[in-house]
Amino acid sequence: MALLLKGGKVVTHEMTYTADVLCEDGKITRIAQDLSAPEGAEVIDVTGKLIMPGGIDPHTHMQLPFMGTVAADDFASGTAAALAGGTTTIIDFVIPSPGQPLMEAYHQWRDWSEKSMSNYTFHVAITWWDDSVHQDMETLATEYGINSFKHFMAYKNAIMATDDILVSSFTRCMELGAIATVHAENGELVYHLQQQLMEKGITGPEAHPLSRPPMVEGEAAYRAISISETIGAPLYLVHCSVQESIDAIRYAQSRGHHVYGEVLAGHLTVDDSVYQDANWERAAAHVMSPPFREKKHQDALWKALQAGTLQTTATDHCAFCNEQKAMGKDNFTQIPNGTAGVEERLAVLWEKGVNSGKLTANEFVAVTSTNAAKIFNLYPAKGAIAEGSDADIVVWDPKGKKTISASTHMSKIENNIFEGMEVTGVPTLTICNGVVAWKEGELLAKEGDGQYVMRPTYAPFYESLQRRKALAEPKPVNRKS
Ligand SMILES: NC(=O)NCCC(=O)O
Ligand SMILES: [Zn+2]
Ligand SMILES: [Zn+2]
Repeated sequence: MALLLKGGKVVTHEMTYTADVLCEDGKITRIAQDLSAPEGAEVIDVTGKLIMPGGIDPHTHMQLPFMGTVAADDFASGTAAALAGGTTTIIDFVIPSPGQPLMEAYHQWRDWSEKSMSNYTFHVAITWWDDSVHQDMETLATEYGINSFKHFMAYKNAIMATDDILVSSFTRCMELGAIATVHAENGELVYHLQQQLMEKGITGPEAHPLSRPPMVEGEAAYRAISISETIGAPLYLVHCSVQESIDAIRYAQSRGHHVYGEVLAGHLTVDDSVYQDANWERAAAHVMSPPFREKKHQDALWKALQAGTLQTTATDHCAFCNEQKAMGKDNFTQIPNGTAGVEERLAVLWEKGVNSGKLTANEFVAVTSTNAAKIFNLYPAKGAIAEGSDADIVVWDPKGKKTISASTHMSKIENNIFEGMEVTGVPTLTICNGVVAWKEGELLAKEGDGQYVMRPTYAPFYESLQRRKALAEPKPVNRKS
């Protein structure tokens, strides 16, 4: 199966140039000007369009059992939405219940994800600890292509990882050549503030951000960084939303620590006024953790993304419909936490990042695809337009316009946190594994077309980490007498 993209402009994280791109058997095989089509190849004219690596969303939760319900978008509807937005790979999460064997949870998620239309892979959450978890982490890393393990520092009495678990698991990550990731919020403080707010009779969605003020995130970010740095293990902080987290990351980076940060398209563009909405349903639709923040934090997030303090953008796509959100009608702590966005991330980043002059097109590629590929050891198979790379491509129309709306999105839910946003710059064609998966509004991929992606351990940054560790190895004092 061959596909030739003719007349477009290739945009990678480091350069922009005019070339045709030939895809054969799922790989990019030739990039050059004036390529002629092999016999039987499909030729697509992409004059005036940009040819970029397909988006990688490093943070989604399809079909997640969470807070007494299950996220509404499953691996079919969620990955269809991803393809419609130009994203060709998602990194979702296996989240074992406390006490559930990791391998059992992993196989459960593999089963659910069989119907994926885009490519997919998993972080595995460490929600409890014993010798079997220690052993299963190795099995997952060596046999199943898992090179990242997630720790929720929030969600007390559910999936929260306490400090002892962080210490054990980060140490294990270091032994295995994997990367630890954290949802940084102090779960004890959140719990305490939630009880206080409920006692005061503040039971609506407006209480949600009050129960998770910036320092709740900043403290946890600083703590996770301190633990990982002491152990010498690399760390990735998901959905950073406040200045306090950025400061902690930047300070750690200035000390030479391998710490990476992710920001969500939602946190960059939606502010906390949404929780004041007089309409309960609309306010509840925005309940996610960490919450949307004051504008000053948004400015700080953009600057951190521009400066490279934060490297990736994601969505934390975890969609709940109105009926599910209504579980917390009288108690905001019971509103299922989560919002969608996997379809909108690229267009939102282009509109608010590239069109506003905050990001170059090359930086856009870096923060929507290449950097995630590098951190999670998928590069250059993914995150690149290069001969030999996987043919995961988005063809982008920088002049195309669209108004984002729940009435036209692919997600199953009735709300969209970007509702009404007008964007200039949209995908016209999404190619996944060398096959046209979505074209100008038409979904061509079928359930099961997506491939499970193995991610080997020991990403390139591990070489320097290991050298450092060897040089710093403690030695006993040899006392003769
Ligand atoms: N983010 C959120 O509110 N829901 C999904 C679970 C998580 O990532 O914390
Ligand atoms: Zn989270
Ligand atoms: Zn999440």
